[in-house]
Amino acid sequence: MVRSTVSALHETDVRRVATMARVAADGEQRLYGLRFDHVGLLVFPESVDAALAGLADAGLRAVRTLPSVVVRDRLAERYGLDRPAVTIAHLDAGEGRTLELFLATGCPEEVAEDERAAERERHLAFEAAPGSLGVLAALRADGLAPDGGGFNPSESDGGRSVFYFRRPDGGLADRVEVVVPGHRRDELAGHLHAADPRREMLEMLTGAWRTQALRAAAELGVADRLFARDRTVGELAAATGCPADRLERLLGYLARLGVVALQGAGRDGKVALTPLGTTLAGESPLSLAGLARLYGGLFYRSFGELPATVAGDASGFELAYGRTPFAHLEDHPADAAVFQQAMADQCREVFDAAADRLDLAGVGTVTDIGGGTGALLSCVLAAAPHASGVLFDTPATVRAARPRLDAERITAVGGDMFAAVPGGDLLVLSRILHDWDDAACARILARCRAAVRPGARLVLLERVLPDPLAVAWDVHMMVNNDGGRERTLEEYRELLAAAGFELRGWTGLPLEVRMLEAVAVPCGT
Ligand SMILES: C[S@@+](CC[C@H](N)C(=O)[O-])C[C@H]1O[C@@H](n2cnc3c(N)ncnc32)[C@H](O)[C@@H]1O
Repeated sequence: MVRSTVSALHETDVRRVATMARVAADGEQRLYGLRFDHVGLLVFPESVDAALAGLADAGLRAVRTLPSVVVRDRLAERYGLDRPAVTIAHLDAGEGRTLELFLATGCPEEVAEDERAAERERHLAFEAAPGSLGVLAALRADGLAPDGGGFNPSESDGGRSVFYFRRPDGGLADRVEVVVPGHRRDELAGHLHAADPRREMLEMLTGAWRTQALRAAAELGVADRLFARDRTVGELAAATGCPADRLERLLGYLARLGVVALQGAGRDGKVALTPLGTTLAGESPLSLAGLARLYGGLFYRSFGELPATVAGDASGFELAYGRTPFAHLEDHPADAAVFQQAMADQCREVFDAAADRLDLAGVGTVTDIGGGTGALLSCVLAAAPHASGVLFDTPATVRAARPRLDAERITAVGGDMFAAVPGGDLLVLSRILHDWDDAACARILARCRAAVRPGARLVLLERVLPDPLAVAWDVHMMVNNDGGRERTLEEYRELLAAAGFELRGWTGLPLEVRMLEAVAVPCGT
């Protein structure tokens, strides 16, 4: 805890340090699969020693200090200063986390005030493995703007390269730093000149190549083989049945994307999965392998119809396959299996968090409408040992799900949610309403309301506009489901109210999913 007794620091800086020390100790931040390293902040004390002594008294002990290069040069350039004195202090923020303070002394007060207001140097730092710098391109493709960087030879053994990015509306995390051991001259040159719009557009235009490279890594078993252990290119070629030279070229691209780390060349080159890459392995608890196959397969073709979808009124899926997705899945069990796997994969941690945050006291029956494999229902029931569950979905989906359900606790019911749905104390609709237009949603919600008594609860799991992922998924829904769309909270509130449910509140879940909680009100109120 930083107390205002750190008199060697400006009172605003004391507050800023306290806030960022909490962010550092929390350590919850995520950036792809990179390891959270530290939180950085620029402050303007009168003297470094006095500030460090005061911070130590307040519980933030300096573990080490070193001279700054990158921030010093940025300040010099920004304000025309002659090499200002900037010391880096790594403070122990508790829980094994580090708060990295840049202590600038001797700067004019206007500079200090301007920097405190603009927070140009505050950042959350993540460590990348030497072979996984493809993450830089991925961040740029995600819309994060390069914001400088450099090499500090005094950092750890052999120095570290740092790459800064800004993201709009990131709050306290609006600036991120990727740190990597060693001097990465080429990547730094690319990063510092990444403002070239044609280069940036090329990165974006090749997004489809990335999708297919990731799909290939999942579908050919590359990620699965590497999840078990690191291998040479030759071993991986033998295990996957791919010619080594072709596989090596794919691996080169995957290394650029930050999915694998490569050491050496040819058949003897060593390949390892990066933390990001492990999400493509089927056995990883964080696996998105099903999603890689779905977005690179079934939905890849429908996305190819995006121009026609936007210009016309049919969904890309129907243009590509001639049928609605759910009709197609009913007749194509292999596609349905990939689809359901992708749904379950994407939501493992979301479902756990939802079950964790739901108040399940007094709930006897939980009914999951359009519950797919039953993954969410199983999580909810695990958190409510007293409750039983009903999994409701299309007859074919329920047939496929049944063998893996706990038959003692879950009744699986096949049917059509537009005709009738089973009741319960708690109804769950996870990623259902975004598949349909308002009229269809009204019909589904009316069936739900007809199935329950006043006071029963209904929970929606959806992404909500204008959250960043929801904006992308809104286009995805337009392409793949005729009438499918993401909605704002207000739009959900109105849909629910028209059907006799009152939205009571919402909770944020991982991956920008939100859990909206509503209660059935007496009809006619
Ligand atoms: C996007 S998936 C969501 C699955 C699951 N709730 C989840 O969040 O992972 C939509 C689900 O709605 C089901 N579904 C589509 N049309 C249906 C209908 N008319 N009646 C019942 N279920 C339906 C599909 O089979 C699929 O499982």
